[in-house]
Amino acid sequence: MDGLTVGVMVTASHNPDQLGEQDNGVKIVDPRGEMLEGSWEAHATTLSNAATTDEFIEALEAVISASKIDISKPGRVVYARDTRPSGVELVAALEDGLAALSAEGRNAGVTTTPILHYLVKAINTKNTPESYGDDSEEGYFQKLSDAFKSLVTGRQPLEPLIIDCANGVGALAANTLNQYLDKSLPLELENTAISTPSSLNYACGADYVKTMQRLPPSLADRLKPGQRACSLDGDADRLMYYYLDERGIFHMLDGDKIAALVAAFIVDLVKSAGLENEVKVGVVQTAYANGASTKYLAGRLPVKCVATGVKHLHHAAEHFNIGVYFEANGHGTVLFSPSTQLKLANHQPSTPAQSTALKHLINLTHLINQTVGDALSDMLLVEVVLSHKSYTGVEWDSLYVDLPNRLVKVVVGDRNAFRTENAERQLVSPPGLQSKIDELARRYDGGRSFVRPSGTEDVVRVYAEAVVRSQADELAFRVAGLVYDEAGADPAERPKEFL
Ligand SMILES: CC(=O)N[C@H]1[C@@H](OP(=O)(O)O)O[C@H](CO)[C@@H](O)[C@@H]1O
Ligand SMILES: [Mg+2]
Repeated sequence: MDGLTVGVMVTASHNPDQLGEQDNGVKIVDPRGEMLEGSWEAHATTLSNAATTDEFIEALEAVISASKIDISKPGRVVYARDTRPSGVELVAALEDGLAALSAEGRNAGVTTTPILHYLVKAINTKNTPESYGDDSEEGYFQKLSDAFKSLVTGRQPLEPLIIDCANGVGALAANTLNQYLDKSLPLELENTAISTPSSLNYACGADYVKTMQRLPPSLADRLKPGQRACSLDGDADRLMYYYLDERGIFHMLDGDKIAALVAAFIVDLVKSAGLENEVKVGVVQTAYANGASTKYLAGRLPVKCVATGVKHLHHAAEHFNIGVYFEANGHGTVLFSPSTQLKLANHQPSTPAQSTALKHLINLTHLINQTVGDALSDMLLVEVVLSHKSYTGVEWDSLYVDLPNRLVKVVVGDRNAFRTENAERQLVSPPGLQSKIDELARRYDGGRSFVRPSGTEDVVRVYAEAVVRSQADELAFRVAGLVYDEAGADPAERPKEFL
């Protein structure tokens, strides 16, 4: 793929509390505008572990020869950073690296991860029949807002939406988007303090909401009962919706609820367009998807379960004509296969109703950022569906009732001793542990539990759900106890809450 541009995004998205915004990292975008192909992760690990310049050059040469890269051709890289202060220095280091390799760099400034993905795809499809849009931030906002306006034309005006911007880069993008939307969806931005040290993701943002299952305290005085709000994460690629009911009780509308809302809407549109025999819609989830969401979806369309991590979901979604994928934590998007996009463009509708549905589907392909999960694009998608269905948060929430669930971390001696199969839903090692978990889960009404090693932290995660809250908690802590007794770091340190 000579001459194509790749992307580098300097961000650590959501960070563990103890590291705060000092934590920083990098996401690499492939020439299609999508996540880095998994086989390249090994190269990234070797390069970042090189201790000296000589080791680094040696590792780089190994990558060049293994991947047969012709370094006489200039590399092209578009890069951006989020609002973390350390991003400035990291971008300077990146620029030094590009200069050392005589690569061509384009600085996209301070922007969201999904906008950078959009830019890579737009640059690489420029002046081709597959053009993804103008290769600028303006091109992105224009594309999304035009599609949104077409999709809500003639509908009831939407009530203002509160957005918790996590004090991150999403605040800048949401502010620009608000101008492009031009009152078609009034946005009220909160947690926009991007220059206040240590405020990023602090007591706000999508990760806070999902993990704490609670309203960001800063919204307590802002959100009126029945009003809907959403939270972005630190680089605006994750989205959580929520509302307070009449009694002021918090209700979370997470990635599973978004998948249910969106998938059902797309299935209806495909049917209304007269395409149900030709265009198959499917959903991809992980084992963390709430069991009630899987039941709701599986009654309507094919549902596939894959291993945790968006790369797995994205690739599985590519196997459907239209693939909807979301992690429960709010990261996801919808993919329309190239042949489906062609079919939509060439389909001759036989009735005015078919023609309208077809137009909506085509507009959805423009509204949805298909390169990667995009909180702002997903937010517009949710708003379109709510508008078409005349749903408030309450009606959306009542599509199905979440099963109470609990996630517990267990610190073990060696998390690599835990190996799984069946999309991480069953342990094959340590031997015998899975049957003990199954036996426990059977004792609870609606009980389901699984254990897997984290891919991002040095822990093993335990998930449990059951029909009753107290039972979900009990099952989780019992399984955590089993795991600890099998492989815990130190018996003296066994957490008291483990049963
Ligand atoms: C239970 C959970 O939320 N797991 C998260 C977490 O992965 P772990 O492998 O569980 O550490 O971080 C991933 C990257 O952000 C995210 O994709 C995933 O959903
Ligand atoms: Mg993120």
